Amino acid sequence: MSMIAAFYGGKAILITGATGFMGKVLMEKLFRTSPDLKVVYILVRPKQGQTLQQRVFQILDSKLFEKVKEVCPNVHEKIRAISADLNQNDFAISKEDMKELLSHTNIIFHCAATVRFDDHLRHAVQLNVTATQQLLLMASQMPKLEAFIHISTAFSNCNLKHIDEVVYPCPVEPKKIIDSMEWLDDAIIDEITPKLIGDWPNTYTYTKALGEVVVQQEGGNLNIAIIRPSIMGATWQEPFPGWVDNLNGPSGLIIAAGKGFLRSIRATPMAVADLIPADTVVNLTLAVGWYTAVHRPKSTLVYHCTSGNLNPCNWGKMGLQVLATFEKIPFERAFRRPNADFTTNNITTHYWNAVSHRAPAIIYDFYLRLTGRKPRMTKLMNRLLRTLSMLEYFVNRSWEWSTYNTEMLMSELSPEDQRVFNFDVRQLNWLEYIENYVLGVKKYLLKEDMAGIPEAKQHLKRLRNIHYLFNTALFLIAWRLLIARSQVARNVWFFIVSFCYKFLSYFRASSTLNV
Ligand SMILES: CCCCCCCCCCCCCCCCCCCCCCCCCCCCCC(=O)SCCNC(=O)CCNC(=O)[C@H](O)C(C)(C)COP(=O)(O)OP(=O)(O)OC[C@H]1O[C@@H](n2cnc3c(N)ncnc32)[C@H](O)[C@@H]1OP(=O)(O)O
Ligand SMILES: NC(=O)C1=CN([C@@H]2O[C@H](COP(=O)(O)OP(=O)(O)OC[C@H]3O[C@@H](n4cnc5c(N)ncnc54)[C@H](OP(=O)(O)O)[C@@H]3O)[C@@H](O)[C@H]2O)C=CC1
Repeated sequence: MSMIAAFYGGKAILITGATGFMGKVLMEKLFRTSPDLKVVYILVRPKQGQTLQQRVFQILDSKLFEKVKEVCPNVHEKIRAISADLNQNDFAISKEDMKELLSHTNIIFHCAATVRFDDHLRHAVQLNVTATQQLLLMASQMPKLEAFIHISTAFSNCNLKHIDEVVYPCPVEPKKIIDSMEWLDDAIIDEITPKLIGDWPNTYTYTKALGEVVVQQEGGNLNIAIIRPSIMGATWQEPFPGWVDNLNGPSGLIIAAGKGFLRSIRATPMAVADLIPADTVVNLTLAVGWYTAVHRPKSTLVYHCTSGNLNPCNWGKMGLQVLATFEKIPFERAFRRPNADFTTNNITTHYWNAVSHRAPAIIYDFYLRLTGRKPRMTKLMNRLLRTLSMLEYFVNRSWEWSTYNTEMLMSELSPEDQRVFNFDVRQLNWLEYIENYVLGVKKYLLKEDMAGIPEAKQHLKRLRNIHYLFNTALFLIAWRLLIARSQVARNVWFFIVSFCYKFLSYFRASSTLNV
């Protein structure tokens, strides 16, 4: 019997960010392994015209929860969606709901965050720092609370090269930042943002670092742990391989490459691609929840959930495997044949951006205009280039994360728990994982049917022929223009033609003699 699964039985668990990528995988695993848990409170905001209940039903109706419905048929009764907005005071939770949360909650998993790299500092601070502070305040009023698990990111200290499992201080105290956000206007915040974030690449990583400091400073007597996943990718094994539901991290780029939009990316092929499957993160999170509640470590432990030091893969290997998978499992209606490459300096990046990204987009938009349709490719390409420029920082560097606490925890688990809550990335086969990832992107993000693969392959063949035709025509035109203008080119041309003619004559003569 799994000790961790048994631990969550009968518990009241509060999850923030349950409607996000990690939150869904976390809920799924909790219900599948501990169907006898008491209740899962989720803080949800109404969104895109959907009520809370509609949002919950949409999650439960997805393929991700198919297995859960078998082992826990009354799952919908055990989820208690609480209307909350983490941007508001007291999260805008009603008095009755707050009372219930405070008196019942046993474990908190705080996953909610803004993960946008370009978010305005005020908003990023509100969600990643102030909301964490407020949640800690709530937690301190929960008499039955056993553990508070805060999800951060391995990149919260990406301004360092070697990162230990400790909370690093920030140059400006989080409290001062929170205070200043209250009275500074947006224009001034915009002006001081680069100075405040210093050598962090964006407001996301900076505010996640501030969030950790808040957790450490304001955790009081709570049993707290911090988990730092690196780049969360599709699921590895559970509940099935390849599940993914948003465009963050590599997923958006896999689509862009598979559809033929992405032709080049400024990345260092040998840099470590520190991806970590979402189910691995969730298994570690649940194990940490159990360990923190049962063993009550004296200080706040930080756990790195990374792959680089135990089972490294680099961007070169990853990129090649992604491209190889497109050969077997192409995406439908590609714009061009998938054929991306890495560039390593600014000049080649600008060159390929102009030739391979912008020029085809302009030509295609011209074609759309000619045929009476609305041009859209240039806009899409500009967005892609903006995304690439934001991700560049992370694909041109390698970091070393120590994993002592994570390895210690692994050794504390029973063999059964090591199997059920496996977070040992040494067992991960990258090539297989990446293939399943691409397949998952096709099925769950693009919602494409496997039956469409033969047609997708045909489409790619047509694109290849168009590509060859286009290149040949382009070459002939360029050559014709060159011949018209340059005596040297004319001489070369006559030399080639006479050489071919002589070769053919010789070949014909010798084959006649043979007869
Ligand atoms: C040795 C020899 C070697 C040879 C090798 C040859 C091989 C060739 C290589 C081939 C390449 C093949 C494929 C590539 C696969 C691997 C490439 C790897 C790159 C991976 C990089 C990962 C880096 C991640 C770093 C993570 C660090 C921190 C991790 C975390 O803690 S948190 C999670 C990370 N957060 C994010 O990822 C969020 C990023 N997103 C944003 O910040 C924003 O969305 C934005 C990118 C700034 C865009 O903002 P906008 O306002 O412009 O847009 P909006 O968000 O409103 O969306 C608009 C539309 O765009 C879509 N979209 C959103 N995000 C993405 C995305 N990431 N990619 C693509 N598209 C995206 C969105 O859906 C909207 O679409 P619409 O609804 O249709 O309008
Ligand atoms: N994805 C990754 O690669 C990595 C993620 N992480 C961390 O993991 C955690 C989960 O990330 P992930 O699941 O990918 O993120 P998502 O963007 O998928 O999910 C974010 C969640 O936060 C919720 N949320 C955002 N704003 C509010 C608000 N104002 N009120 C209530 N809820 C809100 C969202 O709700 P809604 O659905 O309503 O928008 C959503 O449920 C984050 O803390 C992130 O920093 C760490 C490393 C890597």
